[in-house]
Amino acid sequence: MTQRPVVLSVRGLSVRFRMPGGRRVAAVTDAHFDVAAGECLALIGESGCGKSVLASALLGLLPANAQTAGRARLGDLDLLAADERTLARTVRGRRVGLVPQSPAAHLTPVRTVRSQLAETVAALTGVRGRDALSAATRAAAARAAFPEDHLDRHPHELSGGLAQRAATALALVGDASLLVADEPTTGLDRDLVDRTVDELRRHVEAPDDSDAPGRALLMITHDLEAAERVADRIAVMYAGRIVELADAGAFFGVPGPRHPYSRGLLRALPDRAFTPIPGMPPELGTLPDGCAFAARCTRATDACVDVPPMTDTGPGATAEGVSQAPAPPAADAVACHHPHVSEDIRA
Ligand SMILES: Nc1ncnc2c1ncn2[C@@H]1O[C@H](COP(=O)(O)OP(=O)(O)OP(=O)(O)O)[C@@H](O)[C@H]1O
Ligand code: NI
Repeated sequence: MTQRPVVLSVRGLSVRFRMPGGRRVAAVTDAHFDVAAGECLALIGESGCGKSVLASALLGLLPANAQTAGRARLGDLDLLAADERTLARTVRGRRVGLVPQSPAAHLTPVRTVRSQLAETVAALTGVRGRDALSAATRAAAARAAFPEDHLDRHPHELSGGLAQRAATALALVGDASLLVADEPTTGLDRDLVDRTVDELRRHVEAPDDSDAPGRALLMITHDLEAAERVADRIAVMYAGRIVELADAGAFFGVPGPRHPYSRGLLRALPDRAFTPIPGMPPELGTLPDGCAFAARCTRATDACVDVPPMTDTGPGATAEGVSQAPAPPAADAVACHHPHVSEDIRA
């Protein structure tokens, strides 16, 4: 996995919102991760932990009161440093495709899905001529399982699930090297969830005839079943920080997650212990010092007054299961003073 060329490389990404009265919201703090060609990284975590803000930062779609730090390299381009003209002309849709979290809000209300899709196909592909464009538009809809007999509807005439599929179809048109899908399966029933995530997966696996290193998928989701189905790797976010990076097989199977929060997320699933994590995440405007999860964590000790560094848990780690994470970030890492180790598997 890690031998494949890196498509997206994020280092020290932080986002702060300046609020009235000088207050600051620490929406994303010091995120480090890579996504390789052919790979799907699923970003999971409770509502409000900063997932969508991270996605918006990558697309240059943050509001004016946001300040960013760090780097996010896509090939030769730093997405965080790019100016709006570059982002609008060469990045959004072409190099980075977005399936937005609120698709209805991103579709143009006064135009049919067919006309929006056709315009995008004409702008982003070489297809020309009425018949060819019409066929390519239908093919683009079919890729996201958007029904052909609904193409002439306006966004307000679509259910949430159909609007979602229209947005997915639009995001796939440009064959972008990075696809960012923010909750791409909200409002879909299980069968369509599977079809949608499989299509996103096919997109990153499809052969790429350009010189680019390949395609990668960053999928934000609440749906852990969908994450398990398509992700190669999992990133767990809590209170603005990525607290665990893990191979998806190890995360959902054996040895399971390392971070107590990640374990809590899995234990909350109906087909597992169905036991929610007690308490609530902290407000990102008033984060506690130290580990933000400590107040909810059964393993917390005095050590947790210090923010735990992201620490390598991969095959190269030491006998204790940990060693300081090198740069570039380890593929498997956890930010916890008391992570679960392999012996805790049945705990
Ligand atoms: N424009 C803004 N100004 C101030 N705070 C903001 C702004 N946009 C987002 N936030 C805050 O940033 C935090 C992270 O929000 P974000 O939308 O990224 O969460 P999320 O993990 O995507 O949640 P969900 O799963 O519900 O979509 C939230 O506390 C939110 O209130
Ligand atoms: Ni979100």
